[in-house]
Amino acid sequence: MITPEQLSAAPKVLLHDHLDGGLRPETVLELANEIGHVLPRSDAGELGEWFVESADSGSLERYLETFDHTVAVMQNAEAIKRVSSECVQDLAADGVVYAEVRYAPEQHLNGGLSLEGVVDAVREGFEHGMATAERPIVARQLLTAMRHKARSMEIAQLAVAYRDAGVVGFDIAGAEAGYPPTRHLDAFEYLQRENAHFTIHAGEAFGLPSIWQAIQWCGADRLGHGVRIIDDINYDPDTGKADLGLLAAYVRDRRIPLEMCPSSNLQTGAAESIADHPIGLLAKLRFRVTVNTDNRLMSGTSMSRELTLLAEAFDYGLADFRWFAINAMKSAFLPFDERLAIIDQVIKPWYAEALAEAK
Ligand SMILES: O=c1[nH]cnc2c1ncn2[C@H]1C[C@H](O)[C@@H](CO)O1
Ligand SMILES: [Zn+2]
Repeated sequence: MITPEQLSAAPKVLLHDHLDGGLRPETVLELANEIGHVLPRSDAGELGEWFVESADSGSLERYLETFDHTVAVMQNAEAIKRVSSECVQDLAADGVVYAEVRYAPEQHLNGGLSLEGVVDAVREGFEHGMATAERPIVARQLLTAMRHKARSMEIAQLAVAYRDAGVVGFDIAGAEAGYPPTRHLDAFEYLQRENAHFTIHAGEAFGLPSIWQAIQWCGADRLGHGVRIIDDINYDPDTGKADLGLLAAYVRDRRIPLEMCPSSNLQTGAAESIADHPIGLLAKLRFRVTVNTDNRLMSGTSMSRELTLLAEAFDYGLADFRWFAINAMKSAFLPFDERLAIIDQVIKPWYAEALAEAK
């Protein structure tokens, strides 16, 4: 069994992490005090617990209500820079070597910032975080549009405008039921014409139709969660035989990356337990599975913790963690040569040494 120290040292790749879902509880408290925002708890430890307990609701809609507080304290450039810098430092301290962190610029305009002002503040924060982190890390932005709102085209244009300035892609998030991805088809078609990359939260709180739309109508490069693809697979544990429906086969054949977030899925009711989480079967069937945190504050988690939970449930070891890290790096929206450099110069050498030592 891999030790916690080894797991923390192992190079990890994170593709699905929300900036407004990963604040330190102390930072939420301090920023709230500065602007007079009232929080449900006044002690950092208790506030951290409050976020996890409140997000533990069994419904995506109620889970999302906890973001009211984090978004409220991220309405000026200084606060956004601080949160962004701390995010990168925390990920690096956990051994993450490459991260794509997402947030919705349209949710940070209440203090008078423009959309560009928000992206610039995150960029400055990320650059500060990368320069001061205790271990080397590359961090990039994904710009999210909220699926129940109507600003996706504007946010897609923003992502394209900032493509050489730290933004590597686009996403839609928010409540899934009732807000299909095709509502934002114009934004996705625009991004395709611009040769830009995007992922879509799909197959989390809603099933196969959402995944099908995200891929076959919208052209998503990756799926945020995508856990419900399991509904298109007939698996017999006695014989080990799996029958894949046409959509599941397409996702696997085309190597469409699944950004899986185990703890988050337990909280929103998308999975019953880690042992029952579809990631076990999907990894066994060699889908392009990646492991992610989603919201570190709301799930009280980290990349190391997610991997530890999976190791306990599925008996994963170093070779599996290597596979997850390489899968994720191959699926990143970073240019190919930069992805390859991290795989060849950071991930493979570390695992080669660790696996040799483990023999
Ligand atoms: O897991 C999620 N599913 C759908 N939407 C989510 C999830 N986690 C966070 N969000 C929303 C809430 C945030 O305010 C927004 C942008 O990061 O994205
Ligand atoms: Zn998410």
